[in-house]
Amino acid sequence: MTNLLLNVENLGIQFGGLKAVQQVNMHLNQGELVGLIGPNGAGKTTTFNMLTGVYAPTEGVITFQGKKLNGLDPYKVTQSGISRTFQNIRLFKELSVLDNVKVANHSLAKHGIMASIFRLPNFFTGEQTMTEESEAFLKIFGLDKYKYELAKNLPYGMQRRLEIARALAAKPRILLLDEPAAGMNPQETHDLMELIAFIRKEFDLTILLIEHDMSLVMGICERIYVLDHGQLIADGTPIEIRNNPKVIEAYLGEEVAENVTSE
Ligand SMILES: Nc1ncnc2c1ncn2[C@@H]1O[C@H](COP(=O)(O)OP(=O)(O)OP(=O)(O)O)[C@@H](O)[C@H]1O
Repeated sequence: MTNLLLNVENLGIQFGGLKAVQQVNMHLNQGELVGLIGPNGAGKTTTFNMLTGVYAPTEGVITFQGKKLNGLDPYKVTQSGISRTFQNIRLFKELSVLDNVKVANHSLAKHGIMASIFRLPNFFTGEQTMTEESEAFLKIFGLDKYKYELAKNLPYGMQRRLEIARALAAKPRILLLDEPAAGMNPQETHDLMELIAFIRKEFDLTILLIEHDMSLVMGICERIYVLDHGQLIADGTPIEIRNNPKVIEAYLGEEVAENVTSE
């Protein structure tokens, strides 16, 4: 039996005269690692923005764990169990690496505002737990040695990792990663692939990944959706996608077509 977690039916959004996304149907089952690919401007980030409450869809229904998600504010979406990273890194640059993760963890704090103001005992135990948890996330991401550095001073690849650590600190069931390997070198990309596979297992996550790096997508995703001009043109396993003529024409290009025919 599949365990449906997120369901998207007939999703669409229009900006003025532009139908940026239309009639998109997709789903995520519990524990899956799924890719979302397509050429520049295909509507991938816009789809993420609808899934996370940044944009309200003009058409369609998003259901998460059986509840309608449309119209929820982004912070409510995060609280309900969907976290994301951004294509352009959005860290608190002037905060330490540790504080970047603690801020995300804080949204789940159990102690109330009165406990914080009056420094009640459960405030201190709450703070302590949060610090320990945040440090544990940093360790997984190989960032513990930078914990007191300002986020802006981290090497670029490490900033990308910190974004994922921060998203994870909100304890999501679904993690949406928007081009996590953008700007990374091949070694960093390879390490990131392993890390994504690891956190998926470790935290029982379901992951939807936008990525232009085909070796990453094909290497770790079980299923892939392909968008072109705002519409889904294919979905399937990496092998099915690599051999799909529509995908080859729209996105993967002649280079891949040649490799596919020569295999
Ligand atoms: N707020 C907005 N207002 C107007 N048009 C928008 C807005 N957001 C996105 N678009 C348009 O929607 C289309 C899809 O953009 P989107 O950023 O989702 O593409 P993408 O597939 O993520 O591309 P890339 O791979 O380059 O990041 C583009 O034509 C873009 O210009």
